[in-house]
Amino acid sequence: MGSGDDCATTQLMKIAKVDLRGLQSNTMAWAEARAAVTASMAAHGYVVVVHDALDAELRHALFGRALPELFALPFDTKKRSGVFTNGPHRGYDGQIPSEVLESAPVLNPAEPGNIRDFAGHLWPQGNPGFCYTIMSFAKKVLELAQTVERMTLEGLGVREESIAWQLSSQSHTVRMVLYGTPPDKETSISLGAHSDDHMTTVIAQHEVGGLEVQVNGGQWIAVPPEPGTLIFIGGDQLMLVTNGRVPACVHRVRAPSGRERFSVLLSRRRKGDPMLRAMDELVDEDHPLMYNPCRHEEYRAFRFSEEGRKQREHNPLKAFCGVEKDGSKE
Ligand SMILES: O=C(O)CCC(=O)C(=O)O
Ligand SMILES: [Fe+2]
Repeated sequence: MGSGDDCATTQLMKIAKVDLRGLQSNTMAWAEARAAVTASMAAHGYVVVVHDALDAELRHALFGRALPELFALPFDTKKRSGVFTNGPHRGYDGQIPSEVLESAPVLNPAEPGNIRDFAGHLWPQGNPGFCYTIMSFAKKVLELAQTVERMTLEGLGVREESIAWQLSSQSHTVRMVLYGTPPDKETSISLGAHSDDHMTTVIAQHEVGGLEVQVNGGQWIAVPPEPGTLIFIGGDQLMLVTNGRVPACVHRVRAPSGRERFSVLLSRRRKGDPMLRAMDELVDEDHPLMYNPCRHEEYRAFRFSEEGRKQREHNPLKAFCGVEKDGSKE
């Protein structure tokens, strides 16, 4: 948990939203929405969008059926769902004494077969309803994530060729999360301040809020769990490839209501472990290189090291591969 968590208060300021419903590309409405998306991403690293990816029926299937069904399974069964083995927080996490959350990731569920394999570990007889719900969520939200990322990059002036490559070179993960009551009643923090280490994340909340984003280097804003809205967040990979033009959004979960809370996240990251580097067109005299090229897995190892954990909310990417580290030029 970040050290600043205890004293930082949350503003009940209304969060700006960009309506992306029914937009056609190459229209005035698209250009206006793109400008609003880019402005929010460049200023804060997040944008809240109004979108129908998660309609009432899918929302109910997801939060009313799929997640309760998954988390009600015995611990040993859930443990079998693991898809990744390399490194922390890459399979089912639960019953970790220092954490109030349980979470289960599925790798690339929008692609055929993956969600069925995941469900097969949990329900030997299969669970078509669960699979259909997660796959529908993944497909719809993936499309939305690609649209928002495209808008951001277009708005920054990235060439079509680079955008197309950037969008097609990522894998996705859907992570289902259940939060219990925050351990510390005073701070009500369930997940401390951090940036995500991947490219982007879309977060869907349901009924019980808790997500907060940091703006202007310190002020916290609550993101309400409003149906019809989703938040899109830039992570460390996006900050690196955009040469710092999109800051990684620092966020946390604070749940003063103490109620159990579900969220579902779709995150995207570069496939495999190639060298990540800033896009050519985003480095120039006015925007000198901010981050040296780096491999994600090396960076991730740093993030989970003792040194990296200390930097969790203070730009760990800069500490790892910043051209200019705090207080020194290298
Ligand atoms: O549950 C949420 O609203 C956010 C979770 C989050 O930030 C994360 O798991 O990285
Ligand atoms: Fe996060």
